[in-house]
Amino acid sequence: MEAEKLIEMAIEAREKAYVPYSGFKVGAAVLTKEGKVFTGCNIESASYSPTICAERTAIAKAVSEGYRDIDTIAIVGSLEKLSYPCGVCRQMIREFGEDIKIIVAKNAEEYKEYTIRELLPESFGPEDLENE
Ligand SMILES: O=c1ccn([C@H]2C[C@H](O)[C@@H](CO)O2)c(=O)[nH]1
Ligand SMILES: [Zn+2]
Repeated sequence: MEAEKLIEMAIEAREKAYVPYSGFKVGAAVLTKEGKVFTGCNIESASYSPTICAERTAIAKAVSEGYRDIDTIAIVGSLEKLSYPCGVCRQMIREFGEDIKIIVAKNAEEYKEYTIRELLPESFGPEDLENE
């Protein structure tokens, strides 16, 4: 699937964001290696800390449906400037592989592509928990 299509799906998910406190909508679209797409939006809470980011909503949907082989995740926050994934989301993405591609987009034409390895270098991951 092309980056443009995945970004459009993230923009569509962004419209579903539940953001009564920040007003900051974010949408994400996870593409699995099988070619399936799971989208997500951010969901806030009156007690603030339960808030979940769009990226983790999309990952939770994919993993809970049995799809852990993540190829790419497209993220759209601000439409004016690129919005990068927060540290918590970077760690959660990294859980499923260091080569996962991250598309950070303002729209389907203006985006940058990274790997999670670039956005979270020298990371801690599942392999580090193996007993010596
Ligand atoms: O990677 C991020 C960073 C922030 N947010 C959301 C959380 C909160 O609802 C709003 C403002 O931080 O943006 C995301 O969805 N993804
Ligand atoms: Zn986040």
